[in-house]
Amino acid sequence: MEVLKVDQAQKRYDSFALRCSLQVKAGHITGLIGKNGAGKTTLFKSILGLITLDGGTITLWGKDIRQIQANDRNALGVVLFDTGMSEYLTISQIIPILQNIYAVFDRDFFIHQAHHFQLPMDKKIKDFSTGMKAKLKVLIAMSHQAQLLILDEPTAGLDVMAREEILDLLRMFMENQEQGAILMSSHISNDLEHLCDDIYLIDEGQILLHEDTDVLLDEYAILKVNEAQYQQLDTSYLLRVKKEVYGFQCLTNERQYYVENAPEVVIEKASIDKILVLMTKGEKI
Ligand SMILES: Nc1ncnc2c1ncn2[C@@H]1O[C@H](COP(=O)(O)OP(=O)(O)OP(=O)(O)O)[C@@H](O)[C@H]1O
Repeated sequence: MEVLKVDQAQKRYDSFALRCSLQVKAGHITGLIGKNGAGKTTLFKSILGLITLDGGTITLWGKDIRQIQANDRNALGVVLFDTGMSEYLTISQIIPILQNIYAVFDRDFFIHQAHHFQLPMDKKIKDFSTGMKAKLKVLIAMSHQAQLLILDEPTAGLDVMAREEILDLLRMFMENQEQGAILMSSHISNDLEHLCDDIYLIDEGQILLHEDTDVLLDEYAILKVNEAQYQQLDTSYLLRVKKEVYGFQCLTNERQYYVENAPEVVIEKASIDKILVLMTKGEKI
């Protein structure tokens, strides 16, 4: 079942245009990856109704977001740039506020996890480290039995340990919510690779690619060929080609075809970062 459907969403700023479609299914973690300014936050804000679209539709649980009621919003857990709370408050002080905002705020879970993550209860949030703030944001998003988490860069600025802890929290969310789903963006493709079921690549406001993560990691590959090899190569299954000093880097989504048919060519596994670089910098054949 589709939890979220973005259909031809359009938003235009002076020098930027978002035009994209995307879907998130129940039980899935969907990743959105793109370089700075690609349009990730604009897309997230559109989904949350924080900016008005110029065209297209966005539905949550089959309902147009323009018709979404307050109780539907309870089913959303959101991480954007800030906690949404005054940073002059402490965790102890925000608990009653969260209980007021959310119909089903799970106070015990929240306090238990705050202790687990060693978040200070009586220190002002403004004095938290980046990692503490990031954990608090994710914890708030997860503490009111949301069915869909929308997380813009939940691991930005975190060290490896803190990142792993956040990813573990997200895995726990998915285990506990059978119909739950997550849409998250990240600069760190490693995080997405290990967590997401499927990944969208976005560039200049457009979706360049959408694949299951397993397919990206197993079936995509990079062929490194010199000029002469390139002339002989069957280019039918190449998605992008990029000129290099030695010849060409070619991105394919049919690794096995080239393993079998071009045994003389160097074929490397494609990391998600490399796929992104080639999809954005390479040329279509
Ligand atoms: N309110 C606005 N007015 C004008 N331009 C805007 C506005 N908000 C965003 N933009 C532009 O839209 C483009 C996409 O920005 P967006 O924040 O969505 O990118 P992003 O992928 O989230 O980037 P980052 O990874 O750096 O956060 C940028 O060129 C940005 O300058």
